[in-house]
Amino acid sequence: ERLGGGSKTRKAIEAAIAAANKEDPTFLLEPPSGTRDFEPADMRVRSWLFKKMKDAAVAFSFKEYDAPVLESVALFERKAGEEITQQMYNFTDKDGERVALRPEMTPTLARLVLKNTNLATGEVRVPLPLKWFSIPQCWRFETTQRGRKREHYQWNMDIVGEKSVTAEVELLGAMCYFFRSLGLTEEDVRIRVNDRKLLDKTMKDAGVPEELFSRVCVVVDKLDKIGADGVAEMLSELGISPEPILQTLAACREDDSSLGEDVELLFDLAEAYGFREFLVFDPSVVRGLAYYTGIVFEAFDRKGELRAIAGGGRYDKLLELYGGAKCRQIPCVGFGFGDCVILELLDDKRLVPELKPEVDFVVCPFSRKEQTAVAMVASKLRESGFSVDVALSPRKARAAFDLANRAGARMVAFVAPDEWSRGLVRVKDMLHKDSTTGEAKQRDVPFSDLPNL
Ligand SMILES: OCc1cccc(Br)n1
Repeated sequence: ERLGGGSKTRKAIEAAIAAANKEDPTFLLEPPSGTRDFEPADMRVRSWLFKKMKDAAVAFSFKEYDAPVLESVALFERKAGEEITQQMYNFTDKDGERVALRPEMTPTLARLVLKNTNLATGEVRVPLPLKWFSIPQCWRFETTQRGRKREHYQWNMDIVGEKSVTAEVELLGAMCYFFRSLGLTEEDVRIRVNDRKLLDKTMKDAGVPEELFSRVCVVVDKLDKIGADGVAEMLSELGISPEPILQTLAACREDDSSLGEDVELLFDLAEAYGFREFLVFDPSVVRGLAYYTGIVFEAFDRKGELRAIAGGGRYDKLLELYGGAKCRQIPCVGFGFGDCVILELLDDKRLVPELKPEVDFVVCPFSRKEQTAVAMVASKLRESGFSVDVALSPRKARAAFDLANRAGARMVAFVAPDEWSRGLVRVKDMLHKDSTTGEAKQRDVPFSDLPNL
């Protein structure tokens, strides 16, 4: 009663209490449906992937930012019927505030920029353009029968304050730099590029009211899932004649001349940057977020077996939407890149490296009497910048070697009574064998020389 919650919550709590009372060992071992635990082996893969993302961001001079996972629901409420806003993980907190676990990061970025903007004049108080990145955990309340996740970590890269396609080129360049850093080439992944302004023109010519443009794009983004008939039906429900729009989507232009000047310039700059081979023009790409206003793009696996790897585009009107008419001159472009699909692709291509635990030293006492000495040795080594795993109980050689192997240690430092009485520590090299004996190389090192190992 105290915790509230629906019948499912109540049943889960009753089951948990019953299990706890029965001392049943199966007490809620798994995390909530659609979420993941990251034990150290999983965390090594995640940290490896995030480091590649951060290295790409830093190579393109993007600065890292973050914000609370909890945001006001109002920040995400839009009227275009997007899936992402219909699946919000939201609740009313004990202050009666309507809050949500963020489903995306872009509105938070907009909020941070507007915090630094004079809303009366639209003047941003920090130098533009901003090149910011973050790797936030984002949430959605998906129905579990779809077996899809409810959380993922989404690398966000955004440029605020540049209206030309040089901004899109930097973002796509960073994404391709990231792909290459993982060992992926244009044989593995491609990025479909389009310009929503091409579709906007079709809609305008077809007499579609401008206030419906975003809704049309959200519908058109479902083309792969519901097919042309499904899109036609949904457009008709909006009172829009589907033909002109479906024709624009189907038009596959061969020559570059009809791509529109922004896409043409983008492709030219990408050529100069050396990543043109990753790009392909696709007039059917619109992306499912209502706030895109210009170039949009999505990365996909060339075999076409996976969901979109990443997606993004220009959203020149979002800051005006939140900050008022004076903020109409703050152009933005960015992308979101989830951690799940890329890991599926890397796994399929055997490109996830074997990541074992690593430590410089295991320091091991011969007996309880040497524990004080072990503490001194460990501190000496750590002060010198080494990572040290202290054996918490005495071990003989074989057991100490096993511990060192499990810990991924480069070296083992034994503290034994005879050697220690002469100020010496026996150090064995775990990675290099003695060429004559085949045994681990070992030497007795004076305590004072430890920092020079
Ligand atoms: O890509 C849409 C999305 C948003 C939040 C969480 C997850 Br999983 N997926």
